[in-house]
Amino acid sequence: MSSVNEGNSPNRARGYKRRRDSASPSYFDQLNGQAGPSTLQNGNSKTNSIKESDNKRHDTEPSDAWDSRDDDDNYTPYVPLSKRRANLLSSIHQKSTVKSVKLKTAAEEEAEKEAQKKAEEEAEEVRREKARKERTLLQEAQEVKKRQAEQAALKSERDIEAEKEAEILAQLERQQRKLASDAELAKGVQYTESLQTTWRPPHYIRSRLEAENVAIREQNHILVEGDAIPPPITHFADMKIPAPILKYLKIKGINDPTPIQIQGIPTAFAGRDMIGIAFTGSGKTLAFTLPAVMAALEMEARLPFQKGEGPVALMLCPSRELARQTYEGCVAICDALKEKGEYPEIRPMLCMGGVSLSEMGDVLNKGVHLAIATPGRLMDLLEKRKLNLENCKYLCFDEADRMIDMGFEEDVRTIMSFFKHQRQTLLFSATMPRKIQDFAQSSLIDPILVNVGRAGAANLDVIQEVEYVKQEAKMVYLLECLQKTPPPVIIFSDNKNEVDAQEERDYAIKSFKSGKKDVMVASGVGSKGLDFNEVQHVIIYTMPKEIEDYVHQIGRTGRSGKTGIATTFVNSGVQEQTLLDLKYLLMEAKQRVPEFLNAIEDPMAKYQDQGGVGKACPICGGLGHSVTNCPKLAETQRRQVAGHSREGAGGY
Ligand SMILES: Nc1ncnc2c1ncn2[C@@H]1O[C@H](COP(=O)(O)OP(=O)(O)OP(=O)(O)O)[C@@H](O)[C@H]1O
Repeated sequence: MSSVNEGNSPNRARGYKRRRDSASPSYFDQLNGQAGPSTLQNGNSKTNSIKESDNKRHDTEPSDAWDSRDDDDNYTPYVPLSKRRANLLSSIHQKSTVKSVKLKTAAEEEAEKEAQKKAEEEAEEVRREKARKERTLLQEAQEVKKRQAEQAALKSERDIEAEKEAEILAQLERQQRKLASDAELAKGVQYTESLQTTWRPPHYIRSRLEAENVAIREQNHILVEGDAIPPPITHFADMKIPAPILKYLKIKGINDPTPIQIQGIPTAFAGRDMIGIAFTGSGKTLAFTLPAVMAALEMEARLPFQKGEGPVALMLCPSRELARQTYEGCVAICDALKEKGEYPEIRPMLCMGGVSLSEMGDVLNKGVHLAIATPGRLMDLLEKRKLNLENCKYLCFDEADRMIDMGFEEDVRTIMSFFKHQRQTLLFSATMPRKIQDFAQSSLIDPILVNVGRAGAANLDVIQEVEYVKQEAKMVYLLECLQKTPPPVIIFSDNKNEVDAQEERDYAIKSFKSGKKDVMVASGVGSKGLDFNEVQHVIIYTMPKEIEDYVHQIGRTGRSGKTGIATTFVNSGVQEQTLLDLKYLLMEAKQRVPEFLNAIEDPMAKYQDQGGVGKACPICGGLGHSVTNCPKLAETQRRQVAGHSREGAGGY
């Protein structure tokens, strides 16, 4: 191409013609012939035609007439001498090369072919390697993309789940109103400070450094939340409890306070609102009955109670059996107190269905200090003005989650409306889920949360054994199971035909408590909070749907620091959801997880490392599901729809 341009330059063209005139024709013709194909890229034919016209022009026209005939057809490009020489040399060299190639031996040719083949193969390999690398990179990129897409999907799935949970919780929040009387709510009465009491910890405990208090709590696995938390006290003698009560505790084998008592009793003595959570059989009852007795004692010492007055303290229980048991505990303490006549008489009263007014009459005539009640009967007495809460300043909910659970709230609020003054409110349970804690906290005044172990966790003193037993084999296996330990044994079954009728319950419980009977068959409903003497073995014949119920049922053994066994029968009739809750509960308590439970896959496990599951359900405390598929919530809603919200609460 460059030589065509050179040829288009008039001066060069002119110079070329002049040189041609003077140069040897044979030599230049030769040069020109070589230069054509290598410089004009239009091909040989064009090169040839240029050569022909060039010759013609050279013969017929004067050298100075070139300008007027400078058309493309006749134009011959100029090739510089140096190039023409080089072209000539190259041509000569090519010819000699051809000669030498011809001289090569067949062997050499073979070797050359071989080398060429090898080179081609190597090139092919390089090409393949490159392709492989490119493919791998491509695949990698695709995998990364896929992973990202999966994560994004997972995230959005989790977000959707979280949104659903938030919506359900918000809805529940809207349904719940504060634990305050309607009058207080209507007047907007809000107490801002805790009740003041005269109780103070001994000086040497008050002068402890806060770091020492923290260390004591840590040693006893006590978690606390709240402001100005009273110090933990590790000896009953340091709690300023009257000597007759200390003596009584010793006789009962109660020498040192349990963790919930170490922190709970000083908190209650100090007049603070409180939520107490500790595992089954850990002594929660004493943590709230002792302060109730002390509050009554203080009031009575100031001004003795008369007919129609009282109670100072009200303890609400979700079942008759539990109310009776709590009442008996209070009676024992009060009896111990009055024994030597050093302290005034403190009178407890049991208010529940099945106890007649005439039975209560004696206490009512003298003035009541402590009322231990089920909500239904208490409302009845309050409405009939047989009892009033004008002087009541201590309110405790035992198994509080059950009491505040949806459906029971209205009764509680009705009872609250009979209070005339601020009171100290305490809530206790082994299984109080987060939702109830939050609700309660919002209703209490500057509350303190005392937590020993996770709410809803099983008592670690219970050895939990879970067996797969087909429905038809249950009875035979039950008889075998009864041989596992000496009595007493409790068998839990939810089937109403398998347990004693309601009217026989009192008798059954009394006979079992007194040791007259070795085995008691109970429904899950009445189990909460009941304290029987050293039950060796709990057999759960029918696995309850709600894991909270399971925790309470196995909790009838392994109490007060003793070890017990719980054997649970499960089979394909048990919902997978419940089995998952059970699996996680066993894992948490470091119990053996049977293979069939291990094999159950958790659809929520993918969220586990992201904090989705592993957290307890805020409605029931179960570890194997979220709010969106909480069996307790489903059951509560079913009951609400059916209008049977009170069903199953033995106390109503
Ligand atoms: N400090 C103590 N030392 C030894 N035994 C105790 C102590 N306090 C209470 N107990 C006994 O422990 C048993 C269980 O106590 P309690 O019934 O109060 O447990 P709980 O925590 O209320 O259990 P649940 O959650 O099942 O209702 C009772 O027999 C009680 O007398």
